[in-house]
Amino acid sequence: GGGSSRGILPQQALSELQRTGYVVLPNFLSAEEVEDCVGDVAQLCASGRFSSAGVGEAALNRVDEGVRRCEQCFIFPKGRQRGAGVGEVREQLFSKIDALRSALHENCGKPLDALLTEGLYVYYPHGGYYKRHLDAATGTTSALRVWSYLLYLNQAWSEEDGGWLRIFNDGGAESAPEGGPPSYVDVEPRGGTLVVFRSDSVPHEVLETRAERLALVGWLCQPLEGSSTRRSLIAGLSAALAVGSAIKFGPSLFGGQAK
Ligand SMILES: O=C(O)CCC(=O)C(=O)O
Ligand SMILES: [Fe+2]
Repeated sequence: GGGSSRGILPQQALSELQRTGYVVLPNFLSAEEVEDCVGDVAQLCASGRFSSAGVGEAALNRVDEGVRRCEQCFIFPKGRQRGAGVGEVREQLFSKIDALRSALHENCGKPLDALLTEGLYVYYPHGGYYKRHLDAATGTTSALRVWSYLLYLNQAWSEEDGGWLRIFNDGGAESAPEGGPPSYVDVEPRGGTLVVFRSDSVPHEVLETRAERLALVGWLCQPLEGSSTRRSLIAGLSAALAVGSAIKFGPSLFGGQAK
């Protein structure tokens, strides 16, 4: 292996990721690279490519103000925003994310499928937040997510702005374990900071922000082939087909009174 992935993550970061399930890397992007991304975001926004973000399955796109308040613009699959924003900047991002994927693929066990990489720009207005959650939910396509990555794009950030990413290490999942002491680390969403964590086991939250807050959020996914998700999706699909055929052919079972 090696190639483009060489040096994208220091060895120490890879070991930390293996040991704790998450890692924080300040200055993963230079100030100039952050500025370029902000320019891409501004243009995508001006072209009307941002929309209100929901929670849960993308297809449902439920906007639940009790859980999350932000706007989003998907940049994967790669051609998705072709013709809008600053193409070269996004190409640079794609190659960095691809190198990150290769490094994790080679060093951290699970194979990752380049075609299933997800990523979106998310914009939180003043007062935005995202309550505690896990990124991978069993029985849904999100279960394919192995690693979550966050890349912050806020050029100036200070203590008063809030908006921390809170990473819980309390042993809980979607909710905190009862009775245990709180245990977490807070990460400032400073421009250029990269955060990577296990999608299925690292609960996290975005604390209310008192400034506009910008990030690239995404997931590196395992191949569908052979995963338990593939089996559950196929099971769900055949159940849906069975219901569909019962509706279509059902009347004939009761004497052929087709409507
Ligand atoms: O904006 C962030 O820092 C985290 C966003 C997040 O957790 C998500 O979109 O799943
Ligand atoms: Fe998340």
